[in-house]
Amino acid sequence: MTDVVQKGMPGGDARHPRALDQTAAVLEVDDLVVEHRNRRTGEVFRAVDHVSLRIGAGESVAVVGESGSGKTTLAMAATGLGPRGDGDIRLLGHSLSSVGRKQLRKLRPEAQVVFQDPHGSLDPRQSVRSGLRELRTLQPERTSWIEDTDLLERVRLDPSILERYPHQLSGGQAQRVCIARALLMRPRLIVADEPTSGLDVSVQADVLALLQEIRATTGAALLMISHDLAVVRSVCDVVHVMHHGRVVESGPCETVFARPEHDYTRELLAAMPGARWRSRQ
Ligand SMILES: Nc1ncnc2c1ncn2[C@@H]1O[C@H](COP(=O)(O)OP(=O)(O)OP(=O)(O)O)[C@@H](O)[C@H]1O
Repeated sequence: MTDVVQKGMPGGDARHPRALDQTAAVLEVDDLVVEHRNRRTGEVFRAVDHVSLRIGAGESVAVVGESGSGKTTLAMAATGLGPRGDGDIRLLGHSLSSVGRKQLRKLRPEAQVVFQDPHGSLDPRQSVRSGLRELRTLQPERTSWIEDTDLLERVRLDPSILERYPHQLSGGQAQRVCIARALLMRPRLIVADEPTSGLDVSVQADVLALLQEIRATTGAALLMISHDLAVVRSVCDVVHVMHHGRVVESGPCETVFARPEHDYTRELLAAMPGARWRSRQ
């Protein structure tokens, strides 16, 4: 089995993220190790095992791998929402382990996460309008750039949605509300954790297109967590393939998918409906 494969990454070796290129880094993860302890048995499980990656301003980067490979643990650590583990995580150049609580509060809105289950992400007791109002109260300066109705227009939702509660929204509408809430914060990084896997196939492409459009119009970088290689290929420039907590192959999507070098990447690709891949190569 091949060891870690790093190919055609802009500027060189992805294990040394700062050497990659001259653009400003939005997120730098250096040699991250995150372990989970089973509360009942005390057993420790290493979910992220010495992972390094870098996301430049406006870049679109995917982390792919099968269920349990550590993608979500990595994303939560990188955004300061989950256990941080060992290693260094820098958001906009600030190390999450050394910033004070006040600075962390300022920094957190720069990375917004869109989760797989949009209904689970929204407070069932709040209408869309009151949910937005709460965000505005928490971050008055950040959020004053746009009115609610214009914000909804940006995610192609009708203003009448403002009066609805989460249970009155379809999955696609609820995910658009989640994206609107993220967009309101003017983040420099949007982390999308399987953002379409809970949605009807009919709306998946629209939500992906919306994320791409937001990236293009706001300049936010995108970190896409997915097990769906077709999604990753349609949205991202760079892919990191995760297996058992490790990144085993990295590179531009087109290169990695056309000429996978690691056995595990080849397995992932082989598990996809064949014609879909071969027809594009
Ligand atoms: N809080 C936790 N306590 C114990 N183990 C955990 C915890 N969270 C995750 N794990 C374990 O860590 C491993 C990685 O989980 P993670 O959710 O990061 O993987 P994933 O690749 O995102 O999977 P999925 O696609 O299913 O969400 C899994 O084996 C999981 O069971």
